[in-house]
Amino acid sequence: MTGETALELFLGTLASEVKASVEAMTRDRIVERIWRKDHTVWKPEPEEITNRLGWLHVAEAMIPRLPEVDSFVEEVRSAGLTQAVLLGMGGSSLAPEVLARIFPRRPGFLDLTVLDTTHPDAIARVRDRLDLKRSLFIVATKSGGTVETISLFKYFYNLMLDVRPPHQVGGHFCAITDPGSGLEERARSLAFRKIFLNDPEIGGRYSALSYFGLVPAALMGTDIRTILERGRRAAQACGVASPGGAEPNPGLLLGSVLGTAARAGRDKMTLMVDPLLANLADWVEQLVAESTGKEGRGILPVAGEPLGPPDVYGDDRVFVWVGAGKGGSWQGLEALREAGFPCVGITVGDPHDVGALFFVWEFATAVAAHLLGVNPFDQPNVESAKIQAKKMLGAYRESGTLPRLPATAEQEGLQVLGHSPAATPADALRRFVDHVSQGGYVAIQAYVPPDQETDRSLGRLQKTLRNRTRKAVTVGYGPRFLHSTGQLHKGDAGKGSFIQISSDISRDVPIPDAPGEPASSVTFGALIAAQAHGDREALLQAGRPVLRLHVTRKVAEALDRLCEHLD
Ligand SMILES: O=P(O)(O)OC[C@H]1O[C@H](O)[C@H](O)[C@@H](O)[C@@H]1O
Repeated sequence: MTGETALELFLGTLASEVKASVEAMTRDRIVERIWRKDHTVWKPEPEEITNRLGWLHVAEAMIPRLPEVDSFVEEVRSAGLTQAVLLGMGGSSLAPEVLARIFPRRPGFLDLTVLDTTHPDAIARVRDRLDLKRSLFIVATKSGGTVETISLFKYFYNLMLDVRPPHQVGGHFCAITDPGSGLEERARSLAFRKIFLNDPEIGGRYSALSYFGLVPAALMGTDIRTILERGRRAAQACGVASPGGAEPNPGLLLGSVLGTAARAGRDKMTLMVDPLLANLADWVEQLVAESTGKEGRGILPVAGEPLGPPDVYGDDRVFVWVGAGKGGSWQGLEALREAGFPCVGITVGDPHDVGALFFVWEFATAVAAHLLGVNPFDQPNVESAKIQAKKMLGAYRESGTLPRLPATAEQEGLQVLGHSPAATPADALRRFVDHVSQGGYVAIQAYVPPDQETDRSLGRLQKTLRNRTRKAVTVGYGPRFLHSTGQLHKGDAGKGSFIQISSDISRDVPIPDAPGEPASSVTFGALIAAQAHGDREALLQAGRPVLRLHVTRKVAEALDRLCEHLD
């Protein structure tokens, strides 16, 4: 079973509504119209729709380009480069990260690190691990102007100047970007080893099967031909107009369930992914949240929440399990099914079918967006946080300071910043989450260095809050989530309550004003602080409640202590 995506549906009370949605879409020839690139499937105007549908044919279109990717990989290997660092955010980094975690590096190929944070401690950690003379930096940005990506590029470019003469530095860089972007121009003038120009009609979160996903994977020796082929077959399956029968259309069915469930108030898509498919949930989260979370609507993907008994869930949930291979796919979900929760199981043959899953989820998201009446290809609310952060950085450049909220309660390395009547952080958190109303959710936004220990402690906090509130609780690292769930946080119906967690910086890192120039007027520490403040402002302006916590010691330890107080 390769390239085939099998769906099992247990819809409970949603069954008749899903059936009605599918019938309406069959009558309105939605599948055919998506393939014809008919923008009226989503909106009366074509802007940011007709020029965003290149992903429909990308699996096919990339096949003749694979020799170009192969020869680049060979060239890099012969140059003796052994480590690759991908600098990118959101749609430009999540698919490579999923592929890097699913497929181990093949001997003789490059070791890939994905850097999608501005936390100075995390950047310093990656820098300390690198043998710069053997490193390749992949600057991946569709727009060519994303502040995190460009700042990281400038930083590593200048580091390379310490170990290589200027005319050799470009040989340690490659770019993946749209034709005509600022990055293309810069990459040419700095003589990058290679510039991959992507199809500009593919948006970031739909770019997994384009150069953005494939080039970094190929550098690790991953079999990208098989992945693409599985994607191509999934695209064929999603071309079938009728949803049922001998050849069901998996994208149409999945999208029908998600869109219909959200319309019926079950807008928390709780996602469980087979460990064989690693962190695929992070990619799905960006795709679904950024595509549907706008105009007061949206589907909240809930990833990483440990499965609990039925009584910890409200009636706003739908569950999706994604598995590879046989066995175990419904473990733990039976109780939920019996309790009447709608559940969808998606099974593929083996991990290379991640290529098929990329396509099926993209198609399903486009279908769900049709049912919700939103444009799945724009991100109208992402800009608000960027504007606020820019404003703060502008002020910082002039005054040398950023706004800092006063600490109003403190215990065991954790502070509450800003007004709060609570005596301790645990108390403040309890008061905050106990106010979340029916149908609401809690989003933990952690502007801290990502690592396994912190993942574990954030997961513990997520579970503790979910069990206490019976509400959906999500976790995202900042600023990465700003390019993912950040759209939905500000664009949905205002259902979220936000817990921002920042941490002290042990060693700050300068951002050069320009590549090759020693001058630096801003550090990564100032950037991440401005991003957190900026998003807080944007959330408050959109009427969302925000609680701000700050860790002054080891993040995992402080969060563990907090959980003990909450238990
Ligand atoms: O690839 P880039 O242009 O750098 O964009 C990176 C990301 O940033 C933006 O904020 C968008 O919200 C994302 O959809 C996008 O994937």
